[in-house]
Parts: sequence; structure tokens; C-alpha cells
Amino acid sequence: MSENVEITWHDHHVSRTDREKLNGHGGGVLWFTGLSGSGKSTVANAVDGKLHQMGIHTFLLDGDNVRHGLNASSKILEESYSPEYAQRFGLGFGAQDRAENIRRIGAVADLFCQAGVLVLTAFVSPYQSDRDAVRRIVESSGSAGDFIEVFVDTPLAVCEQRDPKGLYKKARAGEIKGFTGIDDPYEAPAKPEVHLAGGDYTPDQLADQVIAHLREQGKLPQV
Ligand SMILES: Nc1ncnc2c1ncn2[C@@H]1O[C@H](COP(=O)(O)OS(=O)(=O)O)[C@@H](OP(=O)(O)O)[C@H]1O
Ligand SMILES: Nc1ncnc2c1ncn2[C@@H]1O[C@H](COP(=O)(O)OP(=O)(O)O)[C@@H](O)[C@H]1O
Repeated sequence: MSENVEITWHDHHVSRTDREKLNGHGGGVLWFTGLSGSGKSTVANAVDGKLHQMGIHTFLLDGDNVRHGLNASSKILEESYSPEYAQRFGLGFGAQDRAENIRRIGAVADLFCQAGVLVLTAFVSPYQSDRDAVRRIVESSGSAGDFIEVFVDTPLAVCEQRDPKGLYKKARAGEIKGFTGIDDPYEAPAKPEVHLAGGDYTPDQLADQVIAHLREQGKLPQV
């Protein structure tokens, strides 16, 4: 349904710079992408913990959790809303729904950035165009370098071996259709800021690689 809607942007009295000064560090987005089971959530949590220890204001947006609330499936929405409402607003895993999932997360991540927070996101986000769209949003409301793409590059065979939720097994058995890496595409980042060999190091070592990048880029306060 298209409506004639007029909306106007309002600048806030307290600017992002004011908030960053108060926090003692800049905002930004650490965007983890990779196959299911690659270690996005584990490594993002480890980085989050290390940054928190350093006194950095962070927040972690995690795929499974966000798909229970902001980006709930029609099945979850049906518990509280009409079937028509759930059908219209619920998100699944088709290419369009994944794009909308990532667009909404990108918008939320951008808001955190404007609050001067270093936000970490852990979503499969299999399409380069969807990730690039978030980069554009974040960098246009802030500056170049605010969006840091972290590719958790773990071979499919390793992810499948881990299979903590048994989803690969179901996908191989044809019980789940359109599963990333099995019968749905994963477009590896062309030029990620951080490229992690997720099958070769411990989560702690991988987290340190991310922290080292932030330090190199001057994203962390001097110690
Ligand atoms: N079809 C299909 N493809 C990929 N993943 C699937 C699918 N169905 C369910 N799951 C589970 O949902 C998690 C991925 O959700 P995301 O929101 O990160 O996906 S996406 O970015 O919109 O592609 C993913 O979680 P992670 O394992 O944490 O990545 C899976 O557990
Ligand atoms: N670097 C690693 N080495 C060994 N196991 C790992 C590593 N990273 C994650 N894991 C394990 O792999 C499984 C999937 O990790 P998870 O973070 O849930 O992946 P994702 O969020 O990408 O789906 C978990 O059981 C986790 O403990």
C-alpha cells in the first residue's frame, strides 16, 4: 500500500560528537558476516567482552535474538497478532526478507552509532549488496571507516561439522529449504576490513585480531 507521506529530518540538540566526547571514544559498527556456525556470535561476544572490560560502550545485536523481536517470523508474530498481520510483517529467509532483515538491523546499528556506541552485529548477511547498503547508511550519517566488515571465514565443512543447532543436518535432509551454503548463496565479502580464518584459531585469538584492527585504526582510546 503506498501513501502520500511527508516527513522532515530534525537535528538533535546533543550531537553525536557531544556524546562521543562524553563516552571517551567514537561510535562505529563491527559487522560480522559468515555462514551459520562460522563463529560470528562467539567471536562477537568475545570482542564485546574485551571492549566492555576496556570501558568502551558497546552493544551486540545477534541474529537469532533479533529474529525473535524486531524481525520476528510470521510464526512468532501469530502468537500475538492476526494471521494477516503476521503474514505481512513476519520475516523469513527468502532473498527479499533477508534484505529487509539486514536493512532494519543496519538502521538500528546506525542509531547506536549516532549514540556514540560501538555496536557489534552477528548476522549471516549473505548478500554483498545488503551489506554495502548498510555501509552507505552508516558512513553517510557518520564518516568513512565507521563501518567495519568482519568476515568470519570458516569453511563450510567445518561449520557443518560443528552444526550446534542441527540445521545443516536438516538442510542436507531437505527438511529446511534455502539454507545458506547448502542450497542458498553466500557471497563472501570482496574487501572486508577484517578477514578471520575462523577454522584455524580459538575465539579468543580471533577476538584479539579484531581488537588489533580497532587499535590500528585509532578506534580505541590510547592506553
Ligand atoms: N535458511 C536459513 N539460512 C540461514 N540461516 C538460517 C536459515 N533458517 C534458519 N536459520 C538460522 O537463522 C540464523 C540466521 O539468521 P540471520 O538473521 O543472521 O540471517 S540473514 O542475515 O538474514 O541471512 C542462523 O543462525 P546463525 O547460526 O547464528 O548464523 C540459523 O540458525
Ligand atoms: N574459533 C572457533 N573454534 C572452535 N569452535 C568455535 C569457534 N568459534 C565458534 N565455535 C563453536 O562453533 C559453534 C558455532 O558458533 P556460533 O558463534 O554460534 O556461530 P554463528 O553465530 O556464526 O552461527 C559453537 O558451538 C561455538 O562454540
